[in-house]
Amino acid sequence: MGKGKSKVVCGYPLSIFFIVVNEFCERFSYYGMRAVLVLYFKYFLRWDDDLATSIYHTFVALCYLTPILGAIVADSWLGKFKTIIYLSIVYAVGQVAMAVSAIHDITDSDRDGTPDSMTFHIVLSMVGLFLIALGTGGIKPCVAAFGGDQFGEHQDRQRRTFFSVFYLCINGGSLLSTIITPVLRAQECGIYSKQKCYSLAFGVPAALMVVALVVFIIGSGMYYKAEPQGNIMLDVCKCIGFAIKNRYRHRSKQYPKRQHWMDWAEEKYDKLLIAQIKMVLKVLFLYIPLPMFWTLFDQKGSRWTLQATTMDGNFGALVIQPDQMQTVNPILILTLVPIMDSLIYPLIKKCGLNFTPLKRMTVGMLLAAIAFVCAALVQIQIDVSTKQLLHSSPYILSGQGFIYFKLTIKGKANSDSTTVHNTDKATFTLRSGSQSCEYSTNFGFGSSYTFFIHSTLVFGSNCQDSVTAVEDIKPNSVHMALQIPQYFFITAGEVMFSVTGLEFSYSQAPSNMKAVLQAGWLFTVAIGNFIVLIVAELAKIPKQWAEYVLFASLLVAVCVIFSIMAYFYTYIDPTEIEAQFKKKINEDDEDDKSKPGKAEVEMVKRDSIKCHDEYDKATQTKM
Ligand SMILES: CC(C)C[C@H](NC(=O)CN)C(=O)O
Repeated sequence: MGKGKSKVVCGYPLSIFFIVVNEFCERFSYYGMRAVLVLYFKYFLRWDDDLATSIYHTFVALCYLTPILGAIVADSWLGKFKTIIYLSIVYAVGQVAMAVSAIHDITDSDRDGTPDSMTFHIVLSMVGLFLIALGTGGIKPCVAAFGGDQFGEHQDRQRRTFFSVFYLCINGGSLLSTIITPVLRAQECGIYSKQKCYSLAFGVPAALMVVALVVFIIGSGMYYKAEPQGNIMLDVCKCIGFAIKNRYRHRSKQYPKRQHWMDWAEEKYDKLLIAQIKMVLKVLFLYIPLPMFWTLFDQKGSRWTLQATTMDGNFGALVIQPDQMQTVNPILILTLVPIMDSLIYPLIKKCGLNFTPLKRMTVGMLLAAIAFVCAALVQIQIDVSTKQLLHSSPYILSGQGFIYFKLTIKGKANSDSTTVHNTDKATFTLRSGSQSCEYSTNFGFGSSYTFFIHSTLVFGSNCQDSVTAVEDIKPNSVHMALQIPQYFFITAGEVMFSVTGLEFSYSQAPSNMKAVLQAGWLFTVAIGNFIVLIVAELAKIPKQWAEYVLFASLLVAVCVIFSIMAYFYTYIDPTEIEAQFKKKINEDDEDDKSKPGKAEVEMVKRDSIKCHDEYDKATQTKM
């Protein structure tokens, strides 16, 4: 049985249907908007690459810092349900602000197609992004934990499946939106003049966020809504502070040692709270090495995409753009999660191996390191095969009766006048006054040519013989398909690390701190992103393949540390521990009533021994 008033369908509370649909729409909204954001900065707000990149990363980092805020509000004040509703409204307003900020006609009073007051668009979009970061980050730890709350104590298996399905929905939403919003952006729209339609590319995610909110509200009557339990974060901080102070005060040898430094808070704080803090601290300690995984993982969107720009994206009928390679990740997630859940994990279990969550996460880290070794191998191949500048054509041929122009064939989404975006035959028209002629040639992906037009050119229908094409940079010969192995390994790593970590964070958290631990988990993503910025700034390794190897080595080192920490971790059942504590506290209350006047110091000592026994009993299983 689930915990809410929800019907049970195939062993699952019906209420979780609304939660997973909500997550699907929300992730569609988030990833759809994010997919076109850098291009919006660059081509609509007219920012340079550096500014666009920094603001983009600051926004992403903010999205993973705000979960802490959302978790505090949910756990200590509003509860998860209300927090999700209120912050979803903030989120939807932010998305609408983004869509409005991208309507060029609003300030285009001279109707020339460009906004007249860029300040208006910049301010509105920054406000929009701030609200989105607050909304998406704020609800993130609440939605997963709220979903987990819907399951009863004996529904561990169903809850695990829920977290897998939840992850599938994240990636289903992300896959669809990263395909759709770039297409919407490429459309032309406008009232007075037609421009690239960023407003539509932001408008559809805004609409999906409204749908997410409506779906969540429809399920309202079915949810189990755990009550918030006071300002838990403040209590936690005060309790830890008191334990440290009390320990310091009693540092002399005449005072007997206590089993755990948190036990020094026993004089003032509830034993249940102390036990809960111990549980959280144990998990948070284990989180310390985790950001390194995200450091590698999030380079899909940066380094790997840049690597793809130097590769051949011609898949026959389909020419793949470098940024489109990122869709391989959600595609593989949608394939791998069911395979892992229904085939690989049961098979490992059948072989008698206990593949615990922490072991899965360790393997996930190793797979991510392997992905970076693959990326390094691909990079070496690219370096060997390409980009020898054959010669500098203008230098060699200048002053010999030619005029020339240079042409670069890129794999990018936007063009200047001398950039061609595919590998098809291109035709140029050469004009002089009313005379013209045509020249056609084939191009390779990523190549660069200089065209020399003979001064003896005679205009006619064809000027093929009067133009000489010189290849300055060879076409990219290493195919983008070679990136698939690295995507495969990083995604397999993600399934083992991230899907497992999400469930682990929920299952090991005390009932009143579930959202806090989800936020702690997401905080590791934010730190991972900061590490990318720091390493990229500091290391400045000239060879890209060497940087990949450095990151792989760092992750392997961190992975060894993590596996040692994980070996000493004992799994707990927070519900059982809490129940035992509550029972014991009730018994003690009864005891106190019947034996008044008992020395308080003795009581504290005895209670402490009992509590330790119960805590120890409940923490048996190792890594
Ligand atoms: C980084 C997030 C914790 C995980 C997740 N992303 C993906 O699943 C991408 N494959 C998300 O919640 O967006």
